[in-house]
Amino acid sequence: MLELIDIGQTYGKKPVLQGVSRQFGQGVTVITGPSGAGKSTLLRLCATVEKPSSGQRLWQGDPVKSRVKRFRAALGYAPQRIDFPDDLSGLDFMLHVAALKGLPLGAAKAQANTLLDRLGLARDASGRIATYSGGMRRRLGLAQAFLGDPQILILDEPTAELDTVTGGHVNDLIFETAVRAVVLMTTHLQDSLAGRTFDIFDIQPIAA
Ligand SMILES: Nc1ncnc2c1ncn2[C@@H]1O[C@H](COP(=O)(O)OP(=O)(O)OP(=O)(O)O)[C@@H](O)[C@H]1O
Repeated sequence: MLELIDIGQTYGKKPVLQGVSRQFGQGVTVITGPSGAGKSTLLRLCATVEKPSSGQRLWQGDPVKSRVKRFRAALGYAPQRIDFPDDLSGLDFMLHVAALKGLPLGAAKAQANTLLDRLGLARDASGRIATYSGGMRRRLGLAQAFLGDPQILILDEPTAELDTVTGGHVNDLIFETAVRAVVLMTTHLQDSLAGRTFDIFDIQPIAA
């Protein structure tokens, strides 16, 4: 379980999040709220990419900051945009991320190939990322998040810019993973989740 206690985030003098408290258990929670409410900010704080200005993040009851290495080993995170090393192939990029996560090479190769296949990148796995389309880059950015069977998966707009069929495959993978993981995600395409079971955590902009 991931727990946020009275989380606040301020950029300069601008408060973006204030008093956010919530427990996230196994399964999918979709973070909703109007543009600018702080959804991506909340995901970055949960993914330990940023530190909150105030409040606490707990993972399995322990402060995340005291066990950050352990937390990150259990984490898969796909932000909206990744600056890829364009000279690597998609497969080499996956293996690089897998190595950072501490996966043995054999398991890394097997998982990377399975994920690339499921996200429709198998044929292009050995092609340079420089040659990938925008949609292929998005799918690669998502694929890396699933490496290492994450216990916590954080996805910012995972199906944005994908066609309906590919978006459906991505949602299948997300909900399969959510059977054994805490999944937090944003999406402007909530209709595409019709028929699936998930929680909603709605956040609203702080009144000026
Ligand atoms: N690093 C930063 N420095 C300064 N302001 C920031 C920073 N990151 C986000 N903000 C501001 O925080 C607010 C919340 O941004 P955020 O991207 O989290 O919103 P969001 O709910 O995800 O929006 P959207 O639905 O449009 O993606 C915005 O006003 C944004 O300009």
